[in-house]
Amino acid sequence: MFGFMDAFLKNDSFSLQKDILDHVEYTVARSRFIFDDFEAYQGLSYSVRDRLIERWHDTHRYFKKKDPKRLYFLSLEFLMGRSLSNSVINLGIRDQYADALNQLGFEFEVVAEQEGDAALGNGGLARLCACQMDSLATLDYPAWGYGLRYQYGLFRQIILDGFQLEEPDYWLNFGNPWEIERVHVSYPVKFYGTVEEEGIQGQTIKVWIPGETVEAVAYDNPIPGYGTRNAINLRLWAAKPSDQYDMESYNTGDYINAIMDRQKAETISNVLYPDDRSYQVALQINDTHPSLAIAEVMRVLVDEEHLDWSRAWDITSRVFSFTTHTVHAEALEKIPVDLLGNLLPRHLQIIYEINYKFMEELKSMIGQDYDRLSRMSIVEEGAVKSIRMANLSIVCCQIVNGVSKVHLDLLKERVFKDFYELWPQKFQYKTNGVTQRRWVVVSNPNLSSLISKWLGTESWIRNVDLLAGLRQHVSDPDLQREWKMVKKVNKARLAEYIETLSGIKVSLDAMFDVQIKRIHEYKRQLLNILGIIHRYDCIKNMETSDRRKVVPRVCIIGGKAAPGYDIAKKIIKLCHVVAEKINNDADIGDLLKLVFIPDYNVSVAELVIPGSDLSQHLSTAGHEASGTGSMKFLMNGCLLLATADGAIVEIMEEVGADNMFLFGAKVNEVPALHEKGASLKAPLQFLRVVRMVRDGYFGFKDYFKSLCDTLEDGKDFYLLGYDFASYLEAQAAADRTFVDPEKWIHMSILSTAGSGKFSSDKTIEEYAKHTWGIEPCKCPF
Ligand SMILES: CCc1ccc([C@H](C)CC(=O)N[C@@H]2O[C@H](CO)[C@@H](O)[C@H](O)[C@H]2O)cc1
Repeated sequence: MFGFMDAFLKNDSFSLQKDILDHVEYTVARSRFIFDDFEAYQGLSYSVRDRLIERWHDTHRYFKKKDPKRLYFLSLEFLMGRSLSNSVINLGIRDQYADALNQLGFEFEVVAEQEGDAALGNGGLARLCACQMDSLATLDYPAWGYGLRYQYGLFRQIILDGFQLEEPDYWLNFGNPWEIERVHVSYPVKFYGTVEEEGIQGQTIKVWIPGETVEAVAYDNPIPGYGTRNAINLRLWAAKPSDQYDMESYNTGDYINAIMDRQKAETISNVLYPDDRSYQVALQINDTHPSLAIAEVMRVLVDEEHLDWSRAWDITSRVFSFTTHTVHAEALEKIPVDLLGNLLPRHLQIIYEINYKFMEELKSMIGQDYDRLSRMSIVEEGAVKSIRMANLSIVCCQIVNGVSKVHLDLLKERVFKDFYELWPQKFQYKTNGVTQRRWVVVSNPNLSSLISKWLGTESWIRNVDLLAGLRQHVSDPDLQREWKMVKKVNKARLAEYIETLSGIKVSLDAMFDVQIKRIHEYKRQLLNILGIIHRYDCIKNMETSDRRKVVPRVCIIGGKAAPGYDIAKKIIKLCHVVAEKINNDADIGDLLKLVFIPDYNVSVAELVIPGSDLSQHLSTAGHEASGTGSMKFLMNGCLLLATADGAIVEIMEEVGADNMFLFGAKVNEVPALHEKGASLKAPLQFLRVVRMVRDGYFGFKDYFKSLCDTLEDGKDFYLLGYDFASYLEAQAAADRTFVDPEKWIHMSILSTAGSGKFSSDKTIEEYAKHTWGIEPCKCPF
């Protein structure tokens, strides 16, 4: 059966050449005899798309046949990045395509550079679910990703005179070969209006008369697994103006028909609970952002399926589970009831009903403890009456998980303490992971083939535990030499990128020290910059003779600041003025360089991470729920300088603290340090570098005042002063180790060897087993 299907699309170089040229001619509509790199990219992408569609069809035909329990993963953000290289590698035909392109006079890498990032997300949370989709596909799980097809991606970061400016990301301007518009898969989505009570067949039902309707149209993005025929679906919804609902019919109460029209909507519920069989779907909400889905499922079951409330609630509270990605209570979403009541009046009613029943149940369990009752209420009274989406998610979902062991402890002890004490069985942790396909095989092919060579197999790409096999070769001089060479080649590529970007020539013998992530006070890019100022100041005050002992550094910082986040923007500016001073100081030369990489995104990460020697993860302990950047660096043999926060604590267990550079206050020490407040005295070195900034040593004296004020004793909430001394010690330890290449390479190889646990394959297997109860459903070849 499937053998026959395969026959259609051949993957030999000649067939690929023909397919590419056919698409250039017929899809891109450019002459097959003359086309440029971008048109080659389009032709190539459409030919890859054909192969994705074939696998997509076969997979979904097989899922239909086998009818396994399915996962619907709801997220408002998917940071997919580029698709071309990842797709041809997961399809196992990269070399054939590279050869086909060569035959046509094109370079695969050059053509692949034509693709823009699909940046439909902010940071960690968004990229995590992209990695998880890759693992769900590769591990053959019957899963769908659901999200929104935003018109614009995350803003482009333009740096002007060291200041961050934002520009729209017109990611769709040049078309998107990786999506399939499903014009026939569309649903009217209702907003505003009123809720009427109607008696029908002796039942009073609520009828929502919307004020406005938008048509949601599906765009399907095939997600190919690696080394399997399975290709799953990421369905992104776009909003289109709709004339579906002629208010006329509503006003005349002709809603029966309207409901009938809505038949399509019922299919959603049809898959939810096929009569008495166990629940056939699991719904995962990625943080609180999609949590309105809880009220929507209740609305469909009660208002459209006419189930009684308790039956509907029984279903809803069994199919949903919730992952939280933050430790900051202030980041927990709250929606003002005025806004929700106006926009989605029926959903607000349902949430009130859920809360009423929950409060009744809670009173029966904890009695009249009004403080606790009001803390746990889904409805927050007060100045702005609002709905606590995290409380709604916890009350409804059968499982609530943090994204690292430390994160769960913080949820239990602080963020969701009341709920944990009520429902301890609901709370779990699922340590994050990243996909080794994109973060090693795609972005670091040299290291990928070196690992396969020394493990004697490529199957680590699907079975990441095999990476541990590198440990037995760690002292082999050949491996060490080849490992060093791979890093050198990647550093050269990064150095070239830096020179193209900034005109700065950096020495490959220097330690490439990298901190790339969203700019945020708790991630302490400022500590990194103050450490660099200290290093600069020390070199300046050194005897020339002593300068020979300085370990040369190229410090690389990258990341976007939320447009309205002023302090974060000042940190970006400070980085630029410090770089200006250092990079143009003849006394310093190659001993120290500071480079800010603009417009940091997935593709930039794929270039920077393989070329990094050291990566920094400086969050104040107890503030980073997990962190996933650290895992990507670890897999690429880059050493970590970090606080024992989030997933770093588990990385220490896997790789060994002596293969990392750790510093700073521990998670359980921070609350007491906060108590101490102003009595906490910062060390002199710290006061000195802050003074330099405050006094205008780098200029912009007034502009940086508020930034310096955040570091004053008693106001230094993120403990930069308290951690500064141990931070400098960790940096000095890194210097000492870097001048001992044997030791460094040893730690680098052991980092990769111990990174298997942090593959998103592991994370997904845990969720599948303990949260979703789904089994692999592998489409036969
Ligand atoms: C409503 C605004 C908003 C948007 C996104 C978020 C995300 C939850 C922030 C985020 O990306 N959190 C990060 O999630 C990663 C994946 O689990 C973790 O590794 C990071 O520690 C966490 O900061 C919070 C608030």
